[in-house]
This record gives sequence, structure tokens and C-alpha cells, in this order.
Amino acid sequence: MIIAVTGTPGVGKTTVSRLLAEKLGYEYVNLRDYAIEKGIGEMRGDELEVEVDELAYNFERDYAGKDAVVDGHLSHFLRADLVVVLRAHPKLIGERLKERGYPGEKVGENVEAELVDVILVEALEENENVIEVDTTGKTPEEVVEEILGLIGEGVKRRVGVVDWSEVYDEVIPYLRL
Ligand SMILES: Nc1ncnc2c1ncn2[C@@H]1O[C@H](COP(=O)(O)OP(=O)(O)OP(=O)(O)O)[C@@H](O)[C@H]1O
Repeated sequence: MIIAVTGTPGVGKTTVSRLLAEKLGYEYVNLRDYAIEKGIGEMRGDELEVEVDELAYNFERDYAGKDAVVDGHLSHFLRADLVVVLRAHPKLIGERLKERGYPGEKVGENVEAELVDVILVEALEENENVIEVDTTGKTPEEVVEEILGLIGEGVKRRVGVVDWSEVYDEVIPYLRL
């Protein structure tokens, strides 16, 4: 089974994906590293720009029928059996990205993307089987247990677990208004 773990930068994809892969005994795949290794995409500054169709085509060829957890904010564009969309309070995204030294504009861009559900909407356009998990106030272990619980129960779709419009006032300082 292919499990795609997606979400806004800083939401915790890598941390959760590694742990989830370990618990399931699946291969862990970092999609950015995979693209670089396969020579897909071009570096623009420190950002990798990839052709999503080419990425999906190559991934399908290499991983069809295998068991893997794929970590990346484009992973929902791959053919996956399940897409896990991680969510976090946009303020947390802002703080984590600021800590990483991202420029203000990039912090704002990503906080805004989390606020208005950009990745969730994309994932729902691409795949029927989408599970949304709110990581706010949870440890990575708790998040992984929640995902494993849902998989164990056979849940294939669970969305609408967060509504960041309720916390809009707290998020304003991070936005590019
Ligand atoms: N419940 C949680 N789940 C995942 N990460 C968490 C959680 N709580 C705190 N964190 C922390 O948040 C940070 C998330 O970083 P991580 O690199 O995993 O995010 P990412 O979504 O993969 O980012 P990027 O897309 O930029 O690579 C880590 O420092 C992690 O320890």
C-alpha cells in the first residue's frame, strides 16, 4: 500500500512519515530526495521545481505494488491508496518556519496556505481516500497512533476536522496583508 503524507511545510510530514513507516514496516520515501535522485525537476535557488506529471509517472513505475510511506507536499499528486493530510494551527506553522529562518514572505505564504486549506483541497481533487489529521497539541507518536487507528478501522475518508477561520485573529500577525 502507498500512503502519501502531505501538508503545508512545517506541519510535521517528515517526522510523522518516518515514524509511521517504521511502525508499519514500510519503506520511507522522501519525495524531494526521490525527485533529485531521478533527475526530475530543476533547482531554482534552493527550491526544487518539478513537473508533477513526470514525478507521478516515475513514482508509479518504481513503486506500484510496493509498501511505502511517501513524504512530501506534492505526494497527494501521486497514485496512492491513502492520502494523509496533516494539519496544524497556522500559528504553529508560522513559528516553526520562522525558527527555520524562512523569510517573512515565505512564512506568510505558508501560514496563509494552511489557513485556507490549500493542500486539503488539492488532495480532495486528486484522491477519494483522504484522511485529515489535526496535529495541534499532539506529539508525533500520538498523531501516528491516530493514523494507525484509522487505517486499522478501515477508514478511507475523514475530512473537515479543522476550521482555522475560528483562529483567524491569532494568525493575522503572520499574514502578508
Ligand atoms: N504532532 C507533531 N507531529 C509532527 N511534528 C511535530 C509535532 N509536534 C511538533 N512537531 C515538530 O514540528 C517540526 C516539523 O518538522 P518536519 O520537518 O517534520 O515538517 P515537514 O512538514 O516535513 O516540513 P517540510 O515540508 O518543510 O519538509 C519538527 O521539529 C517536529 O518535531
